Amino acid sequence: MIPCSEVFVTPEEPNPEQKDPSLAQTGGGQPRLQKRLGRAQALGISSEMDTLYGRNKEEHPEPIKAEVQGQLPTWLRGILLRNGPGMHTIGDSKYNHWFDGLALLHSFTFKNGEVYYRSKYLRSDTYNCNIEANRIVVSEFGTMAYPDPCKNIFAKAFSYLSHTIPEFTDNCLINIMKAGDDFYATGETNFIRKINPQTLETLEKVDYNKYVAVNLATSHPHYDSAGNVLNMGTSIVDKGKTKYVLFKIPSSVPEKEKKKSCFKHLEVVCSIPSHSLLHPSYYHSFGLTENYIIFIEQPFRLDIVKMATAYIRGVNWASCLAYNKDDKTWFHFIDRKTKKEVSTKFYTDALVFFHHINAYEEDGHIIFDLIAYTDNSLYDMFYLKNLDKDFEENIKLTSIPTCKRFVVPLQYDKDAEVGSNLVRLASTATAVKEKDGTIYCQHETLGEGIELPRINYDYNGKKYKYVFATEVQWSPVPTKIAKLNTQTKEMIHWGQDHCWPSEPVFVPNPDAKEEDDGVVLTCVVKSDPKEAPFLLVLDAKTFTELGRATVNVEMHMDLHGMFIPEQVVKTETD
Ligand SMILES: CC1=C(/C=C/C(C)=C/C=C/C(C)=C/C=O)C(C)(C)CCC1
Ligand SMILES: [Fe+2]
Repeated sequence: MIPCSEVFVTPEEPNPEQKDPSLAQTGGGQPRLQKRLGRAQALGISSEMDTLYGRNKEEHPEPIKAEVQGQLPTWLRGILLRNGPGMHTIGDSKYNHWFDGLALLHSFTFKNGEVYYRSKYLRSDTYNCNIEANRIVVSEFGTMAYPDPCKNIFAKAFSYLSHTIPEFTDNCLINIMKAGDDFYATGETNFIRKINPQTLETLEKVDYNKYVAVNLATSHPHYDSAGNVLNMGTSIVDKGKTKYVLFKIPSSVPEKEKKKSCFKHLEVVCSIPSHSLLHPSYYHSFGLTENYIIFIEQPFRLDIVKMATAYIRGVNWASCLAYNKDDKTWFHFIDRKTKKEVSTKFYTDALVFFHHINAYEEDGHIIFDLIAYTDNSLYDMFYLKNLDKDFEENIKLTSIPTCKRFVVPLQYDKDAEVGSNLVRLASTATAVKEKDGTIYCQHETLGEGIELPRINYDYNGKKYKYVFATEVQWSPVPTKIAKLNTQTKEMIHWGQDHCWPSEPVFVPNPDAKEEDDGVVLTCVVKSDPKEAPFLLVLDAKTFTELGRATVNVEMHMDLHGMFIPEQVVKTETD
């Protein structure tokens, strides 16, 4: 992390006011921080132009009892913990992109039919430095903060260059991860932040890079049946190589080493060399079946030279990502037992994707489902300047999120003719043998207009039927949530006027017999901020409402989260 005193902020499109040295601030203890935070929030909240996306949200660290309507299942006990950007304006400076906002954690605690809400900003080093300086001083995805020119910009720029990849933010705003008995806020850099899931307090910062040579890591880890974390990260130009590294964080450590963190026992499972040293693929998630790890190398890539020179060129990280629609998308399958990659080369046409849904094996094939796009317009759409008051009418996706199923034959007749389809399952997805021995795969479409997919995680890596997701049509507004049956392609929905639901989280009934025996939880914010948001509980089978818990606060639109059952974490509300 860059020391607070060494950087000052400039947004992507410099605002002359921000160059005013009189705005520079120094020092300040906790009360001062609070005062500044209040000011920043007030600034954000009073801004008329800001939509639900860009407005700063207040934190509510003390539990607030929600007003429950309907009947929540008595077995629903635990904490729904979620993460997402909550503050986009600090002092007079404003982030450019929605994904830049300071991480605001929030939780719904379910206990004896009652629901309590809390929210708290992640006290990352990024948050503390920004609030201390009363301006954005740490670079994020869409906003670059420069080293202070008065403090020897060239020495700093040189050190960025000599390290190839500069220090990244620890504003972990995307997801929540469980490792061992602990919970972490996650982003996509090498930093994660331990948090207290009950109080939402911020605890230690963990640098993955101390335990495994990665500069980036996904915010969507997987968990195996023993509760170990499996995650992937990118190691950039390390010892002359760029590779994708798969690693495992054990769920427990030997008794005599109990004081040590589970990260000290992190193991590298295997690594996959990048097709290109200076252009590794960007990825947001990866897939898992019972025997294989699935990594998709998409032609949406990071440009390392651009990243290494971003500070001196004054551009943001987002501008160091590029999509090449004429390139191939390569599929990699790693055998979880032998840790070796399947040698056959499988590929499909260029695509951009963020979320794997699920994957499984059937009759010698690997089947995997993704939400994919035909371009990278999704990231561009979330620039806050695009999300002004008329964005619902004006901003249209140029590519609709499509649920694509690929069926990849791992075992096939090696004497099959060139040009023949090797898929032996009932699917319109194909895998055609090419002259050079590579196999060209084409997908089957399962559905359209859905993002932020979730499944019953007990079915992760197994044959499954149901996807729960938010529905988006042609604008970046989640209007409904949906349940897609991957076998029949039927979809059922929940939606109400002016309601913007979040990623739906499936919670299984403890006595579940079927995949969809349980509930779906979604945070619903209202497009009219004067109307109170609520946590909605739906019967996962029928999508009928069981109940809702309304909280009279201005809730932020979030990204991802997890439900922690009461057996795992005590549901203290006092
Ligand atoms: C800061 C930072 C990055 C941030 C990426 C983010 C914040 C991505 C968010 C993605 C989401 C929310 C996708 C949802 O589907 C990069 C590009 C890895 C490059 C290095 C520095
Ligand atoms: Fe995600």
